[in-house]
Amino acid sequence: MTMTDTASETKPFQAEVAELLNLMVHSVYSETDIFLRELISNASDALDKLRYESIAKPELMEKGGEPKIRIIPKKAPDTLTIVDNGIGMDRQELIDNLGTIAKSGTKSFISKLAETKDSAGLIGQFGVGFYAAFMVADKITVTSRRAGSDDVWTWTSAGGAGFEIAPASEEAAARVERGTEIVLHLKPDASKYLEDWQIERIVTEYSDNIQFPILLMPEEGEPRQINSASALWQRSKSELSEDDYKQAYKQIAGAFDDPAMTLHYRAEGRQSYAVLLFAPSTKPFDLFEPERKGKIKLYVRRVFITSEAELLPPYLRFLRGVIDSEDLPLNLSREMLQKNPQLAQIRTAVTGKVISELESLADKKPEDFTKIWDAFGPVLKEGLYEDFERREKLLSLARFTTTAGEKRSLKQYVEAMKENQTEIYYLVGDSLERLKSNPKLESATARGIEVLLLTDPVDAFWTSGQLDFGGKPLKSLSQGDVNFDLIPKLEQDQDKDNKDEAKVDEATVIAVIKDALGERVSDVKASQRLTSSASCLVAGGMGPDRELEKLLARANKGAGSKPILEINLQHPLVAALGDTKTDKAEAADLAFLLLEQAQILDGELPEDPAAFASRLNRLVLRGVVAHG
Ligand SMILES: Nc1ncnc2c1ncn2[C@@H]1O[C@H](COP(=O)(O)OP(=O)(O)OP(=O)(O)O)[C@@H](O)[C@H]1O
Repeated sequence: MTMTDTASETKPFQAEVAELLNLMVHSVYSETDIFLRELISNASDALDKLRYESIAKPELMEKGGEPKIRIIPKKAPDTLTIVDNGIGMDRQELIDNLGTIAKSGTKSFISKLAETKDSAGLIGQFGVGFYAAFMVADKITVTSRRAGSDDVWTWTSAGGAGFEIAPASEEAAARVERGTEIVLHLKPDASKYLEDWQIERIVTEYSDNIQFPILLMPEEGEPRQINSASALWQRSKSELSEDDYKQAYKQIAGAFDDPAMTLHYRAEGRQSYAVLLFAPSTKPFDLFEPERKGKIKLYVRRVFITSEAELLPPYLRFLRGVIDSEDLPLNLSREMLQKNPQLAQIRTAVTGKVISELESLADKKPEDFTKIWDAFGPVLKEGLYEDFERREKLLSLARFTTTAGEKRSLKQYVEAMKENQTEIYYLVGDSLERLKSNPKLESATARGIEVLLLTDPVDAFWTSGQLDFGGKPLKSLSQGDVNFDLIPKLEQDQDKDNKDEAKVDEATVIAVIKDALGERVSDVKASQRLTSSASCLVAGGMGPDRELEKLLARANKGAGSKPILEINLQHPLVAALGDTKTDKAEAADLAFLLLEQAQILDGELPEDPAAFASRLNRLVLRGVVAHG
């Protein structure tokens, strides 16, 4: 051992941890109970890890007894001790694991925590885990021995700025044969956690499904097991109540909400495995982390193997739960997981089952399905371009805000289609308000044609494939030509039409605009989309949609192909362009105005805002003078 390996040292917490502890200590959380759940959950993870590592190294199990978790309350001094004989931590692991938070998104989480009232909910989503203990303790001593090691280390902290790490005393080292002992020196107002019944209450509520025995070691009387320690997913559905499932969800997922969907079944046949999956009813904070990793836990014959097996495709990453296989080898290395053909088969089968469960939920319990769609719709939509095979099914699950209402399915859309309407129309944009006022909707609205209004970032991507639903192609109102000739306008709009009819020479107007705008647009066309606005911009028929173009251009990934300017021949501004009395300079100003207006309506800035302003001023002044 080197000097640093034996000396005791004081180390600072990572800045985020210090900030988090400060919040924990000084805020009044109503849900302090969760500290025990977090510590038991860590102990259970440590026992899982030991069980997994001991498959390859059985000697790790030699010292330290059968896997279990003990809870030891002691009055005078007020300490609550949680002990596990799991994998344990060496010196470096104590420093790394209990001094930092490795998770991404920590900073933003902490600032959210500082603002919100529902801190317990957030803590659950983020899993501040171990640090939750500082809600009830003013000092914590952790003594740990990594399984199979001779070294035992003690980590001590009173919160604040840092912690101390030192070799364990002889007495402590003798006590901890394997695993971790956590001694909480309780704050005066937390002494209720020394009552046996309180401990039992919390364990029953939060940790009953922990697979290892949890023993309460009362100051008086015999130790007793206070959880049922069964793998719930192995039990039959008929034995289990809704509450059992809710509790299992909270414990497995470390969640506070109730599940919006529960899927529990056993597959038999070529392979047998048990599946217990839950869809949360609220969105976790890290749903859109770039890793897009799932968290389903893989067990093999009740032994936890990993939560990194990616047992579901990324677009189902919001599901939580367990898959427990009877057939996979126990010594399946984590590296082999991606290549294992049996696992691939499980993946496909379970994915199919999840989708059909979502379908039946949408059918039988639409309110529950809506909760899932509201929270995870944007994630499920990723499947529309990633899972070709299930695209049609996912499309029928999708719910949309449209010009006709909210939560509309494509089935409803198709049923409400106008006579002679052959396509499903949509418009992609940043916000609903802006989409609703987008001129590209005008002609469709005048005909009572429903349009999907798509505002999730993912919408620009999945719509870029050639999609159809029930044989009806999806068509962007911001791309290519639209033809509404066969669909009559609603009555009130027909009147307007006749009144405003202006006689304009299409070819002349288009030539004037093309001449003025030159390379700025790829083409100028008479529009079928507009009724009251003067102009709009659309993408060509072949390339990507305008919105995708914009996204790609922002990420510097697209060539940013030139848009087509569509003009409304019935608009007076356009008519003015065809008027022989309009001089060339004025016509150029008007042509630019048509382009720049359309850009602004799409949420963009004109290329040269200063030139735009002076052009506009010139036109206004001319109008004022002419009328003055
Ligand atoms: N009893 C324990 N035995 C072994 N390692 C532990 C124990 N408690 C904590 N650890 C280690 O400390 C790490 C940090 O624990 P913490 O509870 O803060 O977060 P976590 O468990 O990783 O995350 P989450 O709480 O979201 O599950 C754990 O990942 C684990 O490696």
